[in-house]
Amino acid sequence: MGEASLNTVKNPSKKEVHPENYDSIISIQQYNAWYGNNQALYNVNMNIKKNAITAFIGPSGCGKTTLLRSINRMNDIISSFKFTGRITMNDMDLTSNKADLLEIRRKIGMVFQEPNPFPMSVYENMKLPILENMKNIGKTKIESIVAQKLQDAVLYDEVMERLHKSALKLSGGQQQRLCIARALTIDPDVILFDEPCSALDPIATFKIEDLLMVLKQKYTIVIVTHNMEQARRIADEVAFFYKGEVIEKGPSKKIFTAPDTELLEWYLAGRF
Ligand SMILES: Nc1ncnc2c1ncn2[C@@H]1O[C@H](COP(=O)(O)OP(=O)(O)OP(=O)(O)O)[C@@H](O)[C@H]1O
Repeated sequence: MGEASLNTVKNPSKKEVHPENYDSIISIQQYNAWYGNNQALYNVNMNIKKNAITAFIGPSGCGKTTLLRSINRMNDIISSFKFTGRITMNDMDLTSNKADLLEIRRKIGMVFQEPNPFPMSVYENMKLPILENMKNIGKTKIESIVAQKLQDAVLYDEVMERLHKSALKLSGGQQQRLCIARALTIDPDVILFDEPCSALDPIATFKIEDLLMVLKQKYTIVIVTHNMEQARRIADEVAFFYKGEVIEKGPSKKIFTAPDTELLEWYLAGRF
C-alpha cells in the first residue's frame, strides 16, 4: 500500500493504549509535544517495564525520537520545543519545572545513532564521566571502574592493549560499545538508545544486540529502531507509533504475530 492509499484511511481502527499493570520504572501520562506549531506527539500514555528492552517502532517522522528524548529532557535544548503531560521515573517527576536535569541525565543515560567518542584515548573517554560523577576519587578506583565497565560492554579484551590510544582509531562497532561503556560509568537506571546500530555492519550490530540482552538484566533499555528484525530479536515490549500517536504497545510476540490494528499490520508487511 502506498502513502496515497494510506491517507485515505480517515479513522484507522485504533485501540486505546493504557498503562499496563506490571513492574514499570517509567510512566508516561497524557504527554503531548510540539516544535513551534507542529505537534509531534499526541496524548501518549505508556509504562516502560523495568529490566526489559522496549522498542519504539514506526515510520519516519512519527515521534519516536521525540518521545525518547523527552524521557531525559534532551529536547529542552530546542527553543521551539514545548510539552504538556507528565513523565515519571519511580517517584521522580522528570517533567517538573523543578526537575534537576543533571540528576535526570545521571539516572538516564543515552547512546546516539552515530558513535560519538571524544577525540581522546579510550581511557580518557571513560575517565571523564567518572570524574564528573564522583568527586575525590583515586586513580586505582578509576582504573577499576574503567576496567569493569569496559568488561560489562564486552570491549575490554579488544582494547586492553590500546587503552591509551585514540578512541577514534577503533572500529565503528567498538566505538559504539565504548559509548555504551561510557554510559555505564555513571550507573544509570535506564539507558536510551536512538538507532544505535544504524551506522554499523551486521556483525557489529549483532554484538550490540547481544550486549543489550545482557545489559537489560541490570538496566532498563528503551531503543528506537527502524530495523524490524532487530526489534523482533531483542525487544520484550514494542510500541508502534504513527503520526505522533502510540497506536499499539505490548509484548513483542503479540505485536509481531497478532497486531490489533490494520495500521500495524500494514507497517509490518512493509506496505508503507
Ligand atoms: N529539532 C526539531 N525541530 C523541529 N521539528 C522537529 C525537530 N525534531 C523533530 N521534529 C519534527 O517532529 C516530528 C517527529 O520527529 P521525530 O524525529 O520524533 O520522529 P521519528 O519517528 O523519530 O523519525 P525518524 O524515524 O525519521 O528518526 C517530525 O515532524 C519532525 O519533523
